[in-house]
Amino acid sequence: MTDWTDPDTFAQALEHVETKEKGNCFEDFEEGDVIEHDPGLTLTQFGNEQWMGQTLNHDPAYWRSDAAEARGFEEPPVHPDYLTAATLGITVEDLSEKGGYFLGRTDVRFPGTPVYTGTELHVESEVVNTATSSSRPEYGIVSWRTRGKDAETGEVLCSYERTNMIPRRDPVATDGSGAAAAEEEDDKPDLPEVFITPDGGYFEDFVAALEEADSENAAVAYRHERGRTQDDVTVAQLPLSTLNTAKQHHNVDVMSDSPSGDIVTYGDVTRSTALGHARSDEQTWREVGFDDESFHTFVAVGDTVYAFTRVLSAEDDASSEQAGTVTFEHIAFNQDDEPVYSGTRTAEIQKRSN
Ligand SMILES: CC(C)(COP(=O)(O)OP(=O)(O)OC[C@H]1O[C@@H](n2cnc3c(N)ncnc32)[C@H](O)[C@@H]1OP(=O)(O)O)[C@@H](O)C(=O)NCCC(=O)NCCSC(=O)C[C@](C)(O)C(=O)O
Repeated sequence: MTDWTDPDTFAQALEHVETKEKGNCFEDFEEGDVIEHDPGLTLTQFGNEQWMGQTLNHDPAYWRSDAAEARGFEEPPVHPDYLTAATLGITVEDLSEKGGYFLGRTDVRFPGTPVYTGTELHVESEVVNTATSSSRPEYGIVSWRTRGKDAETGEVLCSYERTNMIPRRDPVATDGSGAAAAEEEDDKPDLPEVFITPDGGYFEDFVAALEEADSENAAVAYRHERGRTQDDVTVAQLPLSTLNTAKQHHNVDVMSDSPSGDIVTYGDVTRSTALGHARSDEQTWREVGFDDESFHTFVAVGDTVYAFTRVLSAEDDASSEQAGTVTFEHIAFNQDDEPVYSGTRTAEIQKRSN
């Protein structure tokens, strides 16, 4: 009788059987397709606190009831970064489990916030664009508009547009124009002479720093001291806790043969960690939204995520008189000073007068 567990026999069996595949290839997506994602998630206090704790998002309003009340919340709410990561995590099985790199995201908004723990999330996505990659024949580029809804009321809690590289079933010929165009780019740096750091983290501090920068060849730009070295918890555990099944984060065997050679940090962990560093140096009131987010290179176990902030504008038009609106560009970078993430963020920042 054949012993299927004999190593030689088993190796032959593995060679002959088909693999029941997971996920979709580029060819499976057509513009206009709407995908209802089957996985759902209850946004629990444990999930929320685990995400915030590990990414250094320690704003007391998300941890303590008295601090939450002082900020106009009924109780400590679900953090917008966890809500965003959970909304995206649920979509991975259908959209990007095949192994595409998360390139970027824009128009991240929270129409239904604040959201409280116990809310069940139901997520759907629409294919908004499919494109050939001119530099990588084995991939296409797909963008989806995703909406995370309260499963009970249907209210949209988080929405965004995300873009990934997605493996093709059949590679196509490319003209290489992307790489050629990149080489032609004039990349001479054009940095200002003076870099100004706000005196504090209140709205008035950002206004004052921008006024100072306006009078000379200067920018309001500074780095944050904290760093967070990536470990098994941030790389594998946090994405799995959002039901993100991308092999990039938990299958060392497959990833050893990929460009990174190793499992990599979920893009939402990288950006949330950098944002946590930035928020620790400001008095956040509410998160408004995120745009033009890009992931420039991989972050892996052992890499350390730091943050750099540029203040772009400050307007006295927030939803509450106790705050003003500030727009930032945040850049996450690693121990070799390489940018790994960048994006703009609009947030309401508390006024000192309160
Ligand atoms: C992917 C790598 C290797 C390509 O690096 P490269 O130097 O070869 O390429 P590039 O020139 O920067 O870009 C390649 C192509 O992508 C396009 N592109 C680039 N950015 C955008 C964007 N925002 N929107 C639209 N298109 C974009 C770009 O225009 C270009 O098009 P082309 O082939 O036609 O010339 C490199 O950029 C890299 O390593 N990036 C980091 C990726 C990463 O680590 N992402 C986060 C972790 S993966 C993840 O979280 C997974 C997730 C969430 O679980 C899940 O989706 O399932």
